[in-house]
Amino acid sequence: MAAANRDAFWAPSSKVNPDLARERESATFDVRELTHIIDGSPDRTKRRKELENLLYSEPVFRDVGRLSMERDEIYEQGVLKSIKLFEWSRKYKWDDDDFELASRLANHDISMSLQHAMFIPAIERLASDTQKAKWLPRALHYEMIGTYAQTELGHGTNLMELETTATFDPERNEFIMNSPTVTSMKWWPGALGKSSNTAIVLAQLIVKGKNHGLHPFLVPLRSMEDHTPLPGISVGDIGPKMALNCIDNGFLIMKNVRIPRENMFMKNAEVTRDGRFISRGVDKANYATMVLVRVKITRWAFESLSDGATTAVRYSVVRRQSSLKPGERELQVLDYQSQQYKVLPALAASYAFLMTNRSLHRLYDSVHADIMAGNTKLLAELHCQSSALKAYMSEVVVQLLELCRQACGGHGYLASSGIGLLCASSAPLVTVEGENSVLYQQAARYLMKQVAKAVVGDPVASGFQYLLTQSSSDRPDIRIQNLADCGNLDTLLQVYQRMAFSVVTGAARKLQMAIESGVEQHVAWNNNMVSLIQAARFYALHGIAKEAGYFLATPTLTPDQFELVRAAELQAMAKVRHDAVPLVDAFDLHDICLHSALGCYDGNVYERLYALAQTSSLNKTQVHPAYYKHIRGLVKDGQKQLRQQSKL
Ligand SMILES: CCCCC/C=C\C/C=C\C/C=C\C=C\C(=O)SCCNC(=O)CCNC(=O)[C@H](O)C(C)(C)COP(=O)(O)OP(=O)(O)OC[C@H]1O[C@@H](n2cnc3c(N)ncnc32)[C@H](O)[C@@H]1OP(=O)(O)O
Ligand SMILES: Cc1cc2nc3c(=O)[nH]c(=O)nc-3n(C[C@H](O)[C@H](O)[C@H](O)COP(=O)(O)OP(=O)(O)OC[C@H]3O[C@@H](n4cnc5c(N)ncnc54)[C@H](O)[C@@H]3O)c2cc1C
Repeated sequence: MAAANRDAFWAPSSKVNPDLARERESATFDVRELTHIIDGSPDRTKRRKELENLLYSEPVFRDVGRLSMERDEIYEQGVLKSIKLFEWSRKYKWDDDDFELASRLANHDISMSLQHAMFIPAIERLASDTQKAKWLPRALHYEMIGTYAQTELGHGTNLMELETTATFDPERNEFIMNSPTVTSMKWWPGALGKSSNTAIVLAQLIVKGKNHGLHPFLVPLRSMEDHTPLPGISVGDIGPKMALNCIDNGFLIMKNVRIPRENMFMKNAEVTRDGRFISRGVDKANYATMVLVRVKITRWAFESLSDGATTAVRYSVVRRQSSLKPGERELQVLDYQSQQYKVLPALAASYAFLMTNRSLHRLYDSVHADIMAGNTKLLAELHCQSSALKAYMSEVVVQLLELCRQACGGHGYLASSGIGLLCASSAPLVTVEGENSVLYQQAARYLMKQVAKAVVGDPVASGFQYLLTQSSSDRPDIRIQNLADCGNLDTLLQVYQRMAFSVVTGAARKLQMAIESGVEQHVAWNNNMVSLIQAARFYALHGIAKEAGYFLATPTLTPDQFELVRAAELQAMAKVRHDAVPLVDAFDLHDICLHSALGCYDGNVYERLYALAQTSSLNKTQVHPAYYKHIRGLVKDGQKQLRQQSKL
């Protein structure tokens, strides 16, 4: 599509779909006020608009042509977007919030996303003051383009078994980096394949033949002159993925690559000139970057889900299909209760996840400040909360986005709906930064320790007081006698706390019984893994309805109470349905950011679907070359055979 058409494509139309317009006229609240709450403040809304104007004045950020690009073009466009953001960040001295907001407005569709998502944060968290003084300016001025290379072809979850080695050579005061086996090559790190010239490599530290465990090292990968791989370095792209193809996730093989001793990150440990290993702080402090990204992922979960909810809700009020009564006008599909059940949980969860991310980020900021000051007291609780919430929110996002896609019928399967790409881009959130089942277990491990404390009356962590307040009575005793009770948030909180108490203590009991029966701890853990993972998982009415078993199989709700909750859930959906459009409008997503013919603000869905169809590369010619190469012969043969048959 020519640049001019591209500009026309996203320009908001004065003609708004009448159904959509009517929904907006009947809003029961001030949409702009809610937008300010979602942005954080009126000033943050203003700031977002400024950044939207800045980004969307650049053709590369309006990329309608994206739908039919080859991978190399997609990668190069992602590089160009990265460079634009980096240049603006340096020129306008953006802080982390501005950079993160700009990345979001670019749909994180930037090849070198790891520079600010992990590389710079890792230097800030894992480097000594001397190293920060040396490396941070080079990273912030983008001389060093970096990645975080931890995962290997053979290991992602089990960090203890990573095979890359860093062997100290006291003769030359250097570390020798090696990938000793095929499974030890670094595999997956973002921007590693073609973009990065430097990597933070996690490797087993070997000093005088002794393995001191996993430590981070700064490893130059490519020449700062001509970007060719340095001696001993073999690096490249691991191939196309389901989505996120602007990112050159790569492989790295190191053969006797020598780096100065000073390139070992030394905030938490060091090797002295004479080869002594010194450990400082908690040994898990080197995992700090992963905790940060898990918190970021809860923000990405909100962003993806609010995108999906906006597209599905707007399309569901524009789309009319079938009638409840013959002869009546076709219904807006959002008036079908089944459609509400598909789409409104994504809307509700979007708001819940926004608030949850904010709360988790506050905890992170507070604990991170403590850790930087040497106080690691709340690190374990932060690890538990960030693991459980990253796992739960990414899992729910993937499920609800798929439901949003299904709710858009056939058009939801078109790339121009934007929702398929959203599903595919969000899919890895259940894997990256710690696969969900593994992170749930990390949370369960911490939960079991809290139960052990509660049982003997010792104080438990602030987020787990319900382990002390809930009784272990085996009969439901929560007051839910009518629909109004189901709308009482304190009552719902009590329902969840009672269920959580039962499931968590139940898992602990099963684990304890298994161990007391003589089964070894790790076998007992594996045999009870599903219960332990469930103990680490749970949002209001819909959450209860969806997880009925846990609320009915524990002394939480009676069947009658559960039916009340179900009725209250459907009543709540009908209520939310009235304001569904204003509630998604409040996310205030620019059409370019939403990138969807189905979710565009003016609701001119059909015109936009048709306009985008014109950009299909197959439509460059009326008759595709494949006709002349293959189809014509087939037709001519068919005609010849028919003529011959008619003569018989
Ligand atoms: C649509 C929007 C999309 C936009 C997105 C754009 C791109 C998205 C794509 C990618 C995202 C970007 C980058 C991705 C990067 C990565 O994926 S980096 C690699 C991430 N890898 C992992 O997370 C590895 C997971 N594995 C682990 O963390 C550990 O191996 C595991 C925790 C599973 C086990 O730890 P380990 O030490 O081996 O054993 P233990 O379980 O015994 O733990 C020992 C104790 O240490 C405590 N602990 C573990 N981890 C932490 C931590 N991070 N912080 C604090 N404490 C930790 C653990 O609780 C144990 O303590 P106790 O002994 O119980 O007291
Ligand atoms: C888009 C994307 C970007 C990435 N970016 C980076 C990056 O920048 N840097 C980086 O270092 N890595 C990166 N990764 C790698 C990512 O961190 C790993 O994929 C992740 O840690 C999981 O490890 P794995 O793929 O080796 O799966 P494995 O650890 O082999 O696990 C495979 C499966 O086995 C099961 N499983 C494994 N262990 C357990 C257990 N203890 N209990 C129960 N079940 C278990 C789970 O079902 C899991 O899905 C990226 C991955 C993706 C997809």
